[in-house]
Amino acid sequence: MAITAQAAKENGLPQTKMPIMETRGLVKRFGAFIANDSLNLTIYKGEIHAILGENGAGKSTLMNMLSGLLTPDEGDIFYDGSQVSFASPRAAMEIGIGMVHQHFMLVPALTVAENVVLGMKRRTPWFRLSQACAEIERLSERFGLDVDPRKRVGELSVGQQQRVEIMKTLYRGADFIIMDEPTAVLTPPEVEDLFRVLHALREQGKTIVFISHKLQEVEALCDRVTVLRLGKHIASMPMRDTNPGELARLMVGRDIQPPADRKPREDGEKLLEVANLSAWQNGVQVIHDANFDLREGEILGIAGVDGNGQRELCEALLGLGTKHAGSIAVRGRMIKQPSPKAMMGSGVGYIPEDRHREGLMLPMSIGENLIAKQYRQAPFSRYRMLSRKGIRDAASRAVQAFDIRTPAVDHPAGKLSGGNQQKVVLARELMLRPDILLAMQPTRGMDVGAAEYVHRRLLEERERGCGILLISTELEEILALADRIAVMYKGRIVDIVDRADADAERIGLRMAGL
Ligand SMILES: Nc1ncnc2c1ncn2[C@@H]1O[C@H](COP(=O)(O)OP(=O)(O)OP(=O)(O)O)[C@@H](O)[C@H]1O
Repeated sequence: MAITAQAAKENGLPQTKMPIMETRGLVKRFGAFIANDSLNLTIYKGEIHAILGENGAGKSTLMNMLSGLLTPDEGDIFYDGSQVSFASPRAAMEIGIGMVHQHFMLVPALTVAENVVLGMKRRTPWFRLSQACAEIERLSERFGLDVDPRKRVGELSVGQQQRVEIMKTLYRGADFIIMDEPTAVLTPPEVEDLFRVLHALREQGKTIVFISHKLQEVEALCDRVTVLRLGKHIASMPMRDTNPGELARLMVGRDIQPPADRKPREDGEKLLEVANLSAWQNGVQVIHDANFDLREGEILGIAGVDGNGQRELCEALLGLGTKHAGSIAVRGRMIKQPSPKAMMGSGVGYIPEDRHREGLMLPMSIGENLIAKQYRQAPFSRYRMLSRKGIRDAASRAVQAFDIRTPAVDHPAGKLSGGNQQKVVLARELMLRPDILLAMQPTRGMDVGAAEYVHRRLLEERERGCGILLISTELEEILALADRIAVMYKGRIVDIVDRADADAERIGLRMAGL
């Protein structure tokens, strides 16, 4: 097919904007389930194009087809004027299409240059790593990536590792780079750095596809936006013609409400008391003398830039692989040897940050994951045998209550979309009706509708009397939900304020260590 400037004209774009990627009637099915339904999409050369949609809307499926990870069941893909089909990601890369995944694919023990060249085929016999280093330095300079080819990847921050992933695509000659929720793992300054890099890439003619749930970021960064819903194409438009509110409506088919005003907290019983808690990991002190308590019916928000000890605090509370000093008491009872089992036995639920690594057993079904913490009890076990019916019924109820988008209730958790996996973790923890809930980044990777739902559920748990430690790097989320706000900086709790006395500026300054 000859791609002309006609499409650009029809879309009100300057004719210099030529389509680089077009899909026609693209379909992807998983069994009877249609994940992408006849998608017609145009992406123009040199633009940053956002793909938005609810969890499970089909964004990753589409991108996996464009980058050669999945083969379409029907429809055509045109790239730079020619019809293409890819047998593998390498085939897509050979014509200039690269993808930066959310979960990095780097080997920490190797250097940046070694990681960049790893897996590339047909290296000439006279290839030297020093040539790769020189080329990486040249690309780094050109696009402002600031990566040192000789550094070991294990020594790099998350933001730097992501830039190594971008480098991998550039080194292989990518002109079209797909980024799957790239900001989900970044701190605010790292997001700014990434945006600078993406602007530099765009200025030099590269095309970026940006998948995100953060509508403010999409507004700040992207030129055009496409919305998918239930596998279908809903709209594509220039960002300047729309706004985050309209995009949220297009994504979920209704208005998004901010959390309702709630009753002020009454001073309930102290559920959790943490005194002089310090923790060490690999001989390094990661928590310094933390003191706080959590009461019945209270949400204590822990604000902070990612990587300031929030994960380590949770791990210390759960006795996960850390040496600690100080005391932890639940309902006045000292926990001498904290462990996940001891804490669970004391009514503590835990929503981990990384559900791939800690949260779920990916090959097992939704139901099996849901009952993982109570499989010995009725109705999930009878006469020491698992009850398939009990497990299936629990899964059906959770799928309905938590709006888990899945083709079937016995679907493996690993095949759910990222946001829906998070809903399974949340359902599992809330089914246990915990007295205390440690919630780490509970809405990370969730669409605006699902995040609204989680916020409502957390507030309902608070009403029930549950004490919630809400750890989030999203200050807006903390300000919307917390009764009191603690700020963590470099492993210390540097401030605790009542929500009524908290303002975003003060907390922002404390988060920056000021
Ligand atoms: N390999 C697979 N087998 C079966 N079903 C799948 C598979 N991959 C995806 N799906 C289903 O296809 C649908 C679309 O998933 P996809 O990952 O594309 O959604 P998404 O829009 O990227 O969601 P999220 O924002 O949560 O990442 C989901 O319902 C998912 O369960």
